[in-house]
Amino acid sequence: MGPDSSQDAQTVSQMGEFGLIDRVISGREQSPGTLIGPGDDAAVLAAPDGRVVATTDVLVENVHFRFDWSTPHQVGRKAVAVNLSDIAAMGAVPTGLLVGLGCSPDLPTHVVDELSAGMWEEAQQVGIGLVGGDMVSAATLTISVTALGDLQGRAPVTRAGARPGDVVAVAGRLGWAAAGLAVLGRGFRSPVAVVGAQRVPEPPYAAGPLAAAAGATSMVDTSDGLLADLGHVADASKVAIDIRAELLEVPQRLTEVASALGADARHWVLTGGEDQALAATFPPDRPLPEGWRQIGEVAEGSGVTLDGAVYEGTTGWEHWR
Ligand SMILES: Nc1ncnc2c1ncn2[C@@H]1O[C@H](COP(=O)(O)OP(=O)(O)OP(=O)(O)O)[C@@H](O)[C@H]1O
Ligand SMILES: Cc1ncc(C[n+]2csc(CCOP(=O)(O)O)c2C)c(N)n1
Ligand SMILES: [Mg+2]
Ligand SMILES: [Mg+2]
Ligand SMILES: [Mg+2]
Repeated sequence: MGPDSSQDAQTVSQMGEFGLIDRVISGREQSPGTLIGPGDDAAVLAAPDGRVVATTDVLVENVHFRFDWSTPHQVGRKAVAVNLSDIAAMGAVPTGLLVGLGCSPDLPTHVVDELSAGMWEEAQQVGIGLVGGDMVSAATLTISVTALGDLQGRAPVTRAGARPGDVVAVAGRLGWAAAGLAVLGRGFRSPVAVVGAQRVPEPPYAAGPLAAAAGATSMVDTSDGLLADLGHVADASKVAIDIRAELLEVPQRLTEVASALGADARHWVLTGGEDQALAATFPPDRPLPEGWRQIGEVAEGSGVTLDGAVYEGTTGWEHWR
């Protein structure tokens, strides 16, 4: 199902590529540190640190979002949020965004306006803007966002630095977006707390640089699911990660939604993606930075376990599975 076309009959093909580009770039403030752009062949950004952090995530209609579940504005916010969370997961702060948009010729231009407004709104949560992008014709609405970031003089926090004895901790919500997905998938539109989490994540942006400054040894954002994403840390670091069930909070709200749907709230917390919580490892015996809570420990070995046991079932989202 396409987005609502009732409020604006004008389509992207009627407006044309360059009209559409003018419309999304004009009247916007430049991202701080922008020397040129958008509007030239490429943007030029100052790189205060001398290094640039860069990441891309693509969102496709009916794979990552549906317009009968979310408004274009919410989709725009989410497309930016999932990219900003990868910048945070390196311990960096974002500096600019590039957005590739593929849309069908009959897409109403107001949908592009609202997507763009959502992207700008989320970007402005972290004080940046869009520095460029591209517009193409495509059979399926596709949004490709590239985020750039700055390490502010710190070392990047990779997936590969966890050491046996480290504490495993998380910042941000877990399981809420998965609960929202289950609710929407069954045709409901409430409770809004979980549906809202599926529509627009609230990544703990500041927690990434804070963790880096506090000496985090590894970090990842949980886009696919906590267990799946910690699996990448365990693999890259060549360690074992054990989650302690007693440390893992299962919010009452999720338990209520799960019982109404005949689902398992803890499964959402452990394996539901799209909340973009950050998971990191820290050296033991020192306080965790603000916003972080311990959920487990790093040990010698491999893989991710829950109270020492391998988790039965899928550990997170995987495309084509
Ligand atoms: N087509 C590709 N070419 C080169 N590198 C890629 C390609 N696709 C993914 N990667 C790289 O592989 C790594 C893992 O990608 P992945 O998309 O799983 O990470 P992520 O963006 O953190 O997770 P998610 O997509 O679930 O948000 C990243 O470093 C990513 O840049
Ligand atoms: C319509 C619709 N169907 C299913 C889902 C669930 N979903 C899609 S992608 C993804 C993981 C992250 O993706 P990626 O690895 O591409 O970043 C999840 C949990 C959704 N959001 N919307
Ligand atoms: Mg990705
Ligand atoms: Mg990502
Ligand atoms: Mg990531």
